[in-house]
Amino acid sequence: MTQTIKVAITGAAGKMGQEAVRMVTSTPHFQLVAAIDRENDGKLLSEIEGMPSVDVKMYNDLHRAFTEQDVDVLIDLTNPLVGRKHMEIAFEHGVRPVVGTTGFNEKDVEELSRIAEEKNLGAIIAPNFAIGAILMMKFSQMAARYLPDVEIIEMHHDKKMDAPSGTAVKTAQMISEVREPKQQGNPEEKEELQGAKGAEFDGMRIHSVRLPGLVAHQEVLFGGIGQTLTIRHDSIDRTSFMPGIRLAVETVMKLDLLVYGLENIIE
Ligand SMILES: NC(=O)C1=CN([C@@H]2O[C@H](COP(=O)(O)OP(=O)(O)OC[C@H]3O[C@@H](n4cnc5c(N)ncnc54)[C@H](OP(=O)(O)O)[C@@H]3O)[C@@H](O)[C@H]2O)C=CC1
Ligand SMILES: O=C(O)C1=N[C@H](C(=O)O)C[C@H](O)C1
Repeated sequence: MTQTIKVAITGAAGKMGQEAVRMVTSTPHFQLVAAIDRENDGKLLSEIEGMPSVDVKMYNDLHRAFTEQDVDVLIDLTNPLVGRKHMEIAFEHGVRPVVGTTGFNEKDVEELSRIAEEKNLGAIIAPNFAIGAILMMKFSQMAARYLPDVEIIEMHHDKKMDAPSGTAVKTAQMISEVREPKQQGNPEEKEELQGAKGAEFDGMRIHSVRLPGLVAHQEVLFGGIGQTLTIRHDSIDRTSFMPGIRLAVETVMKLDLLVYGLENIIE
């Protein structure tokens, strides 16, 4: 028989959080036991417009949620300022975090990995939970072995707090693992308007576009002699991220260390 996994969600009232609430409450072997957001402390989820009619208690304090409820996994979908704190609180309470929040730097990931190891607790941080985005990153890594001149263009809705996106950074990191070190473009080029060339990552460039109407999109452009290659992924709806989050919640229960990137659990 499949074990029921008890889940809490931070950022439950946000765009991703609401989608995650729907996913968790409609997954038979998951049980939503707490929803955390700053506004609705003490209410039930069923009292909030647009939320499923489940009697799950809402909290504005994660420590209190973990003290009152028995929680196996925390799904964090907040922002980089509080996401790390939420992970630390989860570790303190012996809860395994599954984190979609982006904006963590390499030092954050290293330090959080150390805590997970000390506590012997599984954790997953995935900058993108959509399978198509994982394939885009993997195909880009494959292409970069042969075409080392790369520009990444990520495009998101205009409410996004971090730039570049977590996906763009992860893509650049994965490409860097295989790409011959190279400073792209003309070494004598002058940037006449600051920022025109985008952000620099190991000699590659990342450009962030923010517009209403967009959800989450990325193109990875490769240039070679007499040819270009474009690899593109579009999330046109936030449901695209939910199968990946579901898989991460199931997988984190079997881990005793931190895994960074969904590609490392879908092999
Ligand atoms: N890994 C992936 O596949 C994906 C990751 N993301 C990432 O998920 C995160 C959330 O995105 P999105 O849902 O669009 O953002 P929203 O702004 O819609 O939601 C953010 C949530 O975080 C909560 N929050 C903000 N500050 C605090 C705080 N100080 N304490 C507690 N909660 C807080 C907000 O709560 P309140 O209502 O109280 O303000 C809100 O519910 C982002 O980092 C985004 O990049 C997004 C899509 C996919
Ligand atoms: O904020 C978003 O919306 C998204 N954030 C993630 C990121 O920064 O890469 C994942 C996806 O692109 C949507």
